[in-house]
Amino acid sequence: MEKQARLLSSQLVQKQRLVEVLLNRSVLAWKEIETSRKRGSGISNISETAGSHVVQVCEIIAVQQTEEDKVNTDTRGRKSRKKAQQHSKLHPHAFTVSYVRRTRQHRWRCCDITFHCSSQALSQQWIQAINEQLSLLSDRPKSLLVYINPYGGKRRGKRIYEQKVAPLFHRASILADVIVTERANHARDHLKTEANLEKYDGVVCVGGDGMFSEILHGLVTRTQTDHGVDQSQPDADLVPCSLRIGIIPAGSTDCVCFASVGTNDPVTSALHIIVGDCQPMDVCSVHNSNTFLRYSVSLLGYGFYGDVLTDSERKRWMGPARYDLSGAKTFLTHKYYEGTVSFLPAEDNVGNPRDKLQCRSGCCICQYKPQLDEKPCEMSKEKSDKDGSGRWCVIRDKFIAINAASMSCACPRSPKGLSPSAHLADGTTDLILVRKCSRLDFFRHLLRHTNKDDQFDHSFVEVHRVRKFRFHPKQQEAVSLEDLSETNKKMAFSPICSTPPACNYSSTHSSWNCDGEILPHAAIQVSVQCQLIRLFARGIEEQQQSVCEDPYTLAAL
Ligand SMILES: Nc1ncnc2c1ncn2[C@@H]1O[C@H](COP(=O)(O)OP(=O)(O)OP(=O)(O)O)[C@@H](O)[C@H]1O
Ligand SMILES: CCCCCCCCCCCCC/C=C/[C@@H](O)[C@H](CO)NC(=O)CCCCC
Ligand SMILES: [Ca+2]
Repeated sequence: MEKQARLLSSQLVQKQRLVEVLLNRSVLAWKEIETSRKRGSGISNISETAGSHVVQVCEIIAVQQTEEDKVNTDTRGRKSRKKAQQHSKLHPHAFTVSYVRRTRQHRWRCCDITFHCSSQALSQQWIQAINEQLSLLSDRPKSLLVYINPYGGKRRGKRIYEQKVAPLFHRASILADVIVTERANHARDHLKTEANLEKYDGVVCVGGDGMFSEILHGLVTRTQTDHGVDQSQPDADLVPCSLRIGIIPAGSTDCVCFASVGTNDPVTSALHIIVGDCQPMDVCSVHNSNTFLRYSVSLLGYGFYGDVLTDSERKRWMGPARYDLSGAKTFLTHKYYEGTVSFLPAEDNVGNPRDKLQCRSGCCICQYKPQLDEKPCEMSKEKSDKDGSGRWCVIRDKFIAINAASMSCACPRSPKGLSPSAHLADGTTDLILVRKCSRLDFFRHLLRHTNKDDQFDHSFVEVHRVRKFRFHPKQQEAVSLEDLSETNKKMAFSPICSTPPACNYSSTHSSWNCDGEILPHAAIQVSVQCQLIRLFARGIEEQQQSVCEDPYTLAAL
């Protein structure tokens, strides 16, 4: 630990116990004085550590004078209340520090601790010293523009914001202008043209992935317009957005939040916004020839996930359960689609989708930025195409699913995601090709989205880490696996769909599921724009190591 000058240290009272409290530039630490005396009498240093606490200054939410009536109700029970009253006579002034406490599964909570002081002057000195340190944290937002989708997920967005988020923003002295959307694309259009963005340090969306996508489109388009960049050109150099985006999860999948924070919990997300976290993120631009279609940050899925989405849009009234029903229905129909996938592989030094280097807070793969003169690796001759570049790979086949995961796509339904080792900000997307296979094999593959087994370890699945890709569907009549008698015989799991008429189709084309929105074109070209946006997040934190040494002593040294 780097040695820091002590800014303030005093003996104060906390819950009837005398504690030594110290503040330096990086931590606020306190330790029971009685406990340290017991130590000399032979009590193990585990209780010594148990009585010793450290909070990083960057994880303090706020400090404030404790209201007088709360000073005397700091404890429960008659005995302790009596003792507390004695203490509060001697220490009638108090201040309360609110800080981040980590709980299970990457959740954060806001915790309060009250210190009692012998004089008003001492209490004020502490409040001022802590506030001075907080004011040096320049990454923290002071003013936010908040959009709430009142109809996302289980329609709880407004309540979640009012009950769980607004009180925390208020405590952290963050000013928030709130817009409750009145129609789809309200937030996107407002950001594109109307919003006075100079007033704000960030934009917050309360909703699901669809709502996040609106904010993404509004902000990216506005940034390009302000800088005179034409986003309809597939090779345009897009300008990164300066405002960070916060996501308060209130949707059905909340995959962007889950994959960048590790949980879909509104309080955790609010705290990441307050402490001013910053997580850069890749954005895929999707074009059809020179027509801009959409941006994507999580899943671009053709075939299975496109069909699930198309079916589920008709069942929006069901809320999050629509995906389960449409997922089961699409699985039973078991369609495949013919087409050509071309892709530009990424260099070897960004890892590969089958390694175990998962993207975590401070990820080293995402730190790496390719140099301008660095070219993606050469592919084998027989795989390379004939378009002159020699680096594009071309695969023409029948696919049940084509999925491009620009991040892991972890979500409550799939805790490790569609590509567990995909990275948030490495400038690549993991292209997963699921070729025509039996229904049983596809079931096995899908099942692995929900457990720890390797979903790429199947002969009919291949995965590539790519910087760009294209897809062209084959133009022909509809094909159902059940229509092909030869395939039918080979199928090991046909009883689930034993009625052939249910398996006839009128279309050879699926649709692209672009972060939960349906794309109108099957033929697309996709290019990953490295770190085009930034979130109020820090990536998924590794589980914390237990500290063996006394943290107070470490801070005081
Ligand atoms: N006021 C509104 N009325 C109707 N639709 C809206 C409104 N505001 C936003 N929308 C649209 O609602 C759609 C779904 O919203 P959202 O993403 O918040 O929830 P979800 O679809 O349940 O969750 P997920 O996208 O995580 O599956 C979005 O595409 C968004 O454009
Ligand atoms: C037989 C057991 C089968 C179990 C299969 C479960 C697999 C679940 C994988 C979920 C992957 C979600 C990827 C994220 C996509 C989001 O951009 C998008 C917008 O929210 N969500 C969906 O399209 C919603 C897609 C929901 C699909 C079910
Ligand atoms: Ca990526």
